[in-house]
Amino acid sequence: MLEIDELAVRLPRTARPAIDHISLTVAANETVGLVGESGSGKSLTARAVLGLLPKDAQISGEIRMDGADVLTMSPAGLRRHRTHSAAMIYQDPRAALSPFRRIGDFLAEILREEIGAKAARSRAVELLELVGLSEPERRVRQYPHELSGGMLQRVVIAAALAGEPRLLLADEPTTALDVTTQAEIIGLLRDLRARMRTGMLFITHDLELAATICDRVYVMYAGRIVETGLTRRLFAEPRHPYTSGLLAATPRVSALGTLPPAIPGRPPDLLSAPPGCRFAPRCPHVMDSCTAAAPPLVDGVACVKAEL
Ligand SMILES: Nc1ncnc2c1ncn2[C@@H]1O[C@H](COP(=O)(O)OP(=O)(O)OP(=O)(O)O)[C@@H](O)[C@H]1O
Repeated sequence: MLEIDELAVRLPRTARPAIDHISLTVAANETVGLVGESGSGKSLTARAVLGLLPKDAQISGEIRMDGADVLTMSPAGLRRHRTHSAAMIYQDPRAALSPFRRIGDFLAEILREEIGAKAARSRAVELLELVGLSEPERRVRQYPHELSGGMLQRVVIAAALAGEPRLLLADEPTTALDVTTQAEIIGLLRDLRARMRTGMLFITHDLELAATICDRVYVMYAGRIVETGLTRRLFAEPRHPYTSGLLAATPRVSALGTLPPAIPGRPPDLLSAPPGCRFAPRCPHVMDSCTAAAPPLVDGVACVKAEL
């Protein structure tokens, strides 16, 4: 359904591409994770799928959604694409909603042009029901400040579902929520996926959270995919030292041990382009050959050590 092929995105005045020749697929009804630390290029990848890259970015490669080329779509085509084929669920629901607009108006606006004001208003009520909000008739008349963070995230999910998209792009959809509400929202996404048969690209820095919902995972580091595979396999036997580091840094995984060892150091910013493997400066297994050339992704992993 979604095919990203050798996508590269370079922002102005930077030393390396923010997205560096990544290839990624999501099949219909599949949930795929995109995992990595802050700044690795995850959100930019999601924005690329929506055709929302900065105007001054240099872009190469291809993004196809059901065969249609996203990077060359017309503005009207992109508007349709963002409602009916790929819709985004943003991280912070309060930032996605205007404090001055009623919930019902926010939802109805998405479909008003296509189906008319009256039908859009009743569809807003149906959508709130679909995402499990109680008393939807009352909710449509409320303003965002009258709802909790978890309820607002349900409204944002309802908005993404308005056009019955084939793919949901969920960018850290639970980061702004407490742990209990986080579990409820993950439960809702799982339930919706089963009922509506929507595919999902689930973006998170939390590998364990990805494991609770994703069939497959791509691990991203400094703009590149460093490892990919079935979630179960990646968890049981991570092959890239970065994946192992991410797992070891997950508090819930190492709950029985002492404090989780964080990966020492920080990812490179866009103004530096370490030669070879971008993880080499932080890697506990670094060898001379690691900085000579970037290891290609072979058999799901981009690491010289994994090939030995
Ligand atoms: N519009 C922009 N202009 C300049 N730099 C940008 C822009 N958007 C993203 N970047 C940079 O591109 C890199 C990748 O950003 P991106 O938001 O995709 O990372 P991320 O993995 O989603 O991180 P986070 O989890 O913090 O959102 C970062 O270094 C970021 O600062």
